[in-house]
This record gives sequence, C-alpha cells and structure tokens, in this order.
Amino acid sequence: MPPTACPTLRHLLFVLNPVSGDIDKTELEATIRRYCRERGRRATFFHTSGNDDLGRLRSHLAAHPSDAVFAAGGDGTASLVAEALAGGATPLGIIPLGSGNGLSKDLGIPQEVEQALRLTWDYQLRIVDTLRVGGRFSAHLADLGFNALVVERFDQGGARGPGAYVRIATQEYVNYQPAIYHIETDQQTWEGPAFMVTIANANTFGSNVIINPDRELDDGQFEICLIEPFPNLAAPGLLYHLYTNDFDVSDYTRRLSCRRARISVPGQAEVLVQIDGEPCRLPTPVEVEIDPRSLRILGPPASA
Ligand SMILES: Nc1ncnc2c1ncn2[C@@H]1O[C@H](COP(=O)(O)OP(=O)(O)OP(=O)(O)O)[C@@H](O)[C@H]1O
Repeated sequence: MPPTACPTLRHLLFVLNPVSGDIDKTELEATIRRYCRERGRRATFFHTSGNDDLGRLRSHLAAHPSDAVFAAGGDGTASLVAEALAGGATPLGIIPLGSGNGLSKDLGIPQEVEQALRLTWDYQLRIVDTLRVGGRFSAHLADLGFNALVVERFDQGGARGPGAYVRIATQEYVNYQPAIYHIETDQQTWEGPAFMVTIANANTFGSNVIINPDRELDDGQFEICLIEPFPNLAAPGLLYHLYTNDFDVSDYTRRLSCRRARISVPGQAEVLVQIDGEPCRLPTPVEVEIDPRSLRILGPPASA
C-alpha cells in the first residue's frame, strides 16, 4: 500500500513529441498503452506540433483533467509540460527521449522507457522550485554565453545526439569571444568577462557536466554559475572539474546564490539565452526570479 502522499494515478496523459529522439513513436504509444492497461491505468495522448503547444496543452488539460501528465520527449518537451502544470496540483512525469534529458537525469529518473514507466505506479512526489528567466519559464538550467551559442547552432542544424553537440562545441570554441556581464543579485553585484553564465535551479546538464553541485531543485534559491575566461591549456583541467562534481575547485569558476538577479551585457540590447535546451533572444537586462515549490514532479521512490 503506497503512503497517502502518493495516491494511485489512474488516468495518465502522455505528451508525445513526434520528432524527439530516434525512437518510433507509434511503437512507443503501443508500449505505453499496453503497460498502463496491464496495470489498470488509462493512458491518453497529446501530440506536440511545434506550434503553440503550450496554449493547446493548457486548453487540453482544462477540458480533460488527468492524475498526472508525462512528457515523452527531450528537455524542451519536459519544460513545456512543466510550464503547463506549474502552480497546479497535477504532477509531471518524464519519459526521457531526447539527446540530453538533463531534468530527468537530475531527478534520477531512469533513462530507459520501460524503467521510466515504472513511475506511473511507483514514485515519490517531489515539489520543486521553478524559475522565470526574462519572463520565460525554466525548470532546469538556462545560460548565456558559450553553451547558448552551441545550443542555437545545434538547434539550427539537422544532426542530433551528443556527438553533434561536441562537434559544434569544438568548432565554436576556436573563435569564441567572451562577453562582459554585469550581474546584480539580492545578495551581491559582480561584473566581468565570462565564458558562460549559467542560471541553475538544478545540478547537471544533459551532457553530464555538473555545473551546480550539491544544490537542490527545492532549496528556495538558484545559483548563477560563472565560468570566467580561461587559457586553452587550462581547458582539460576545467573540464575534469566539471565532470567530477568539483565546480568550485577551478580557478576560473564562481557561484552566486540568490533568489533574484538582473543580468546585463553592457552595450547589448538583447542577448542569446538557452532555456531548458531551447535557444531564444531576450532583451537586456534579463531579470531572473524563483517561484519556490511551484511544480510537482514524480521522481523515483527513495528505495529505488
Ligand atoms: N510535431 C513537431 N514538429 C516539429 N517540431 C516539433 C514538434 N513538436 C515539438 N517540436 C519542437 O521540438 C522541440 C523540443 O524538442 P525536445 O527538446 O523535446 O526534443 P529533442 O530536441 O530531440 O531533445 P534534446 O533537446 O534533448 O535534443 C521544440 O522546439 C518544439 O517546438
């Protein structure tokens, strides 16, 4: 018998992104249907179109309430469903199908479909913070600078997967010019050049780079994680620290913990930002604020 905090989820909506990942979605739909039927659950489906999905999903949820909504796609689909559910009582589940799947990894959600589907009946409910970055919703990580540029190029290109990301990152690194940032938080002010500026509600990118170690999705604060310009010779050491949970050890990193921040780039009226894996251009200054405990998420049970 599950604890009362985790009621049985009978009607599950799956939001499917037909173009994410390399998996046949017709077969996936049949797998989900069968899995749920065998366990006495009802599965229904909503397909994203790439056009006003947030508005369409909100209308669908208002007309057809369900006990949980699973995002079956990459980080963009997880963030879309998270935004539609934020502030409400219906929890988000994630079936990771994208290239990175950062939010699902941060939550410890299994990366294999049948294992992730276990969360339809065996889960722990988490209530996490979300962010507003320049008025846009973010559940996971947003950034300005180098990674935002790589994500934009990746988005514009046809190739998917971690290999394509690494190839683009290597090409862009050669001529990359760090910008100057002016950052005011509710705690402090910092100004200087930065290779990248990450606005982190969570810990880890889909690439497994740990940009914000030892912080929680539900700690009521976020971090601005700065990587300052570094000489080429320092790159391997820096990467090593980023992959080994040692962000603060490097000479080229610093973190600002806060609840509110304003980020400007002197001389620039707008700036490229990636938010939960999707690139966009935002007017400066970019205002960031936290919405504490605003999203319910199905994570693996503590015993998993
Ligand atoms: N039917 C569709 N046709 C074209 N694009 C779509 C469709 N549905 C969603 N999209 C677009 O897919 C993007 C989100 O993709 P998502 O992040 O879920 O998967 P992915 O890109 O494969 O994963 P990752 O970001 O991990 O590489 C959004 O830009 C969205 O507009």
